[in-house]
Amino acid sequence: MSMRENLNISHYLVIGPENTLGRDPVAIVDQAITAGIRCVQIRAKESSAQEIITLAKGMAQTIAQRHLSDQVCLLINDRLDVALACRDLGIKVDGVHVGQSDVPVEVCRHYLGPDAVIGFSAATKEMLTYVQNLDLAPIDYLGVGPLHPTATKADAGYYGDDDKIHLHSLAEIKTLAAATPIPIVVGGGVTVADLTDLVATGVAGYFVVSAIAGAQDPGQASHDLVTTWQAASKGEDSHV
Ligand SMILES: Cc1ncc(COP(=O)(O)OP(=O)(O)O)c(N)n1
Ligand SMILES: Cc1ncsc1CCOP(=O)(O)O
Ligand SMILES: [Mg+2]
Repeated sequence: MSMRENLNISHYLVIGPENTLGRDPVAIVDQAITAGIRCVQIRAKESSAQEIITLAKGMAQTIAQRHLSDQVCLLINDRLDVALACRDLGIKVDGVHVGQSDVPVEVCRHYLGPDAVIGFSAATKEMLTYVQNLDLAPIDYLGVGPLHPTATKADAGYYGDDDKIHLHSLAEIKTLAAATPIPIVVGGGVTVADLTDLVATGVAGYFVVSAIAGAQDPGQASHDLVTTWQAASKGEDSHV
């Protein structure tokens, strides 16, 4: 079964060297996947293509050493070229996450092929209208945020039409999840304290940078996120 068919985005870590307080991102990924994180996106905005390839190689090796290559999805943020280079070099990268101003999703699908995982996020206040008019065929999941203001992505929620940061409310996320046929992950300042509310919106998962990469103990932080989400999901099922 391909990673696309087996995709689990419930527990999703976004990580780059700028987020780890000087620690090795590969070591943090190792702790996170051991604790149950099942999707990892390399978002290294200050790194060269070569540096991203080296990170991907280290993370793919760690995932393989843990015998999780069929279960943990490894994605590259923004850089279709780097994802393709990784594949050419024999590094198991499963796909890309792109935004509205990045390489179009149809182009990513064309070059990466039918088995690749492609995530998309849109920078808009009107997510529902945007998604209702979007061709979802090339996309496997939607990244939605920010839920809270976040220093990790200073422009998240800033759309330039006024001076405000626009957050996505839980009510809006719930409406979006009900109206969207593909899974949604929510991020932006997300911590363990948000997970019960997020499960109740019906989204497929959460994504975090700081809550794991900036934690004193990334393994413990990952464990707390994973178990809290799982417990809340069980509670939600028993209400049905
Ligand atoms: C899972 C996930 N969701 C949203 C984003 C944001 O992507 P984008 O809008 O392209 O912004 P940058 O991350 O490139 O700054 C994401 N990376 N991951
Ligand atoms: C990549 C991204 N897209 C929307 S918010 C965000 C960053 C989330 O980082 P953090 O979990 O540290 O707030
Ligand atoms: Mg982007």
